[in-house]
Parts: sequence; C-alpha cells; structure tokens
Amino acid sequence: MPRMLIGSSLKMYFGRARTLEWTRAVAAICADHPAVRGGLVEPFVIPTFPSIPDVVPIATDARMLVGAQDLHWEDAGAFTGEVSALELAEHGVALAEIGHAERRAMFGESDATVALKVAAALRHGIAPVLCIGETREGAPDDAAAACIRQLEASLALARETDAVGRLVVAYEPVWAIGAPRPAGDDHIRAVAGALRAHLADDALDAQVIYGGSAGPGLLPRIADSVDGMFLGRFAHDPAAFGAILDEALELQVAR
Ligand SMILES: O=C(CO)COP(=O)(O)O
Repeated sequence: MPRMLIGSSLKMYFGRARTLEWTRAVAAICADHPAVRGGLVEPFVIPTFPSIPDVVPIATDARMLVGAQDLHWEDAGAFTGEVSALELAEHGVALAEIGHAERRAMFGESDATVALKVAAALRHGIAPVLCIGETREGAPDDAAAACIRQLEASLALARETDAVGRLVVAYEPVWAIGAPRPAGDDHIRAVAGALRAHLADDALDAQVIYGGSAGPGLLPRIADSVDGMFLGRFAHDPAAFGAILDEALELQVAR
C-alpha cells in the first residue's frame, strides 16, 4: 500500500495554548505509532500562521509535516496581511492549503487566484493541498466532472510553466464540510477514484485525500480510493487521530 497522508487543519478553532497542547498530544501519539514509525502514514498538522514557528519543532520530532492554511503568490511586496510561499518555506512549511471551500465562500478565492497560489507553492517546494469539491449534493459522475474541471482550472498556471513536485488534492464536497457526517462511502470512492485516475500519469506527483466531516471509522470504508484523510472537527480529540492511525495500520496488516 502506498504511503498515506493523514492530518488535520486546525482552521481558526484554537488559540495558541490549545494549538500547542493539541500538537504535543498528537505528536506523542505519532512518535510512538507503528504506522508512522514504519513509514506507512505521513501525519500532518495545519495550524494558523502565528503558531507555525512553535509547531514546527514539535511536529518535526514526531515526523509530522506542517502546513499553512493559505499563502500569497508573490514572493514579496506591498500585500498587507498576506504571507508568501517564500517565507513559509523558510519556516519549514511542507504543505499549504489552497482554495479551501471556506476561503472560496467567505474571502473571494477564485480559480484564478488558486492557480497563482498553486504555482507559487510548487515554485518554493511546498506541496499544495489543493481543495476542490462540488457545492451541492448530487450524482457522483456530475461531482467528478465538476471536480476535474476545478482541478484543471487550478493547475492551469502550473501546467503552463511545466511545474513539477508533489501535489495533494483534497477532495472536500462543500456540502459535507461542517456537517454531521461525511459524504456517502460510494460517493467518495467514485469521485476520489475518478480524480486518481485523472492524475495517474501526471507530471505532478499527485495524491488524493478526502475531507469533510471525516473521523474514525471512515478510512477502512474508502481506503481503496484515497491516499489519506483530511480531518477537521473530528480530530479535535487527539485520541481520534490515534484511532485513525490504528485503522491505517490494520488496513496494511489485512493486505
Ligand atoms: O474542511 C475540512 C478540512 O479542511 C473538514 O472540516 P470538518 O471535518 O470539520 O467538516
């Protein structure tokens, strides 16, 4: 089984103290866990910008990657409030979320700005965690077609510049984010499977992970179609993170 990416964005849920407490607890679980020690799972955490410098050493000791929740496409200049991919790379950031549904809905993120950000991340050796997903619940075929259109619009600039590197595609159906439960297993498997097939021989080294009310119990049901899990609220209890690592390990043992 290829290496799985399992991690969480803390969004803006926690302040500084709770971010560090959560990261220390999850790092302790990861540092001891056979799925992480054996290289089966790459865990990651995506805190707020100001917590990144404190989170990096804790995470790195536990072989966890650290991500940012956004970035700006320019390297420097008069862009008040923004953070460049260049500076994030200096801080040891390995991943950057780009185009999360909350940013698209609340902060005017468009496919055009997403494409600029994806290219900037790749230019600085940061793997984009490119968030895509259909807005309304519907047939899996329609969702897959919409996601592939969104994916290609987001990659337009990277493709024009022949960018190479690692790409993480986070399939997050918008209607399943912040919901009581994730999208149905068959829906996730169909859309994630179509995205994987679309990216199979890509110049970018792509993985597809699922997010949207994901928690313990989901991975074993969708593991044939995804390369990992993108967790939100249901990883706020560090034990839940550990439970999902257990599931990843059991899946490998079962194969
Ligand atoms: O948006 C998500 C991860 O980026 C998912 O969040 P929830 O799991 O809290 O719905």
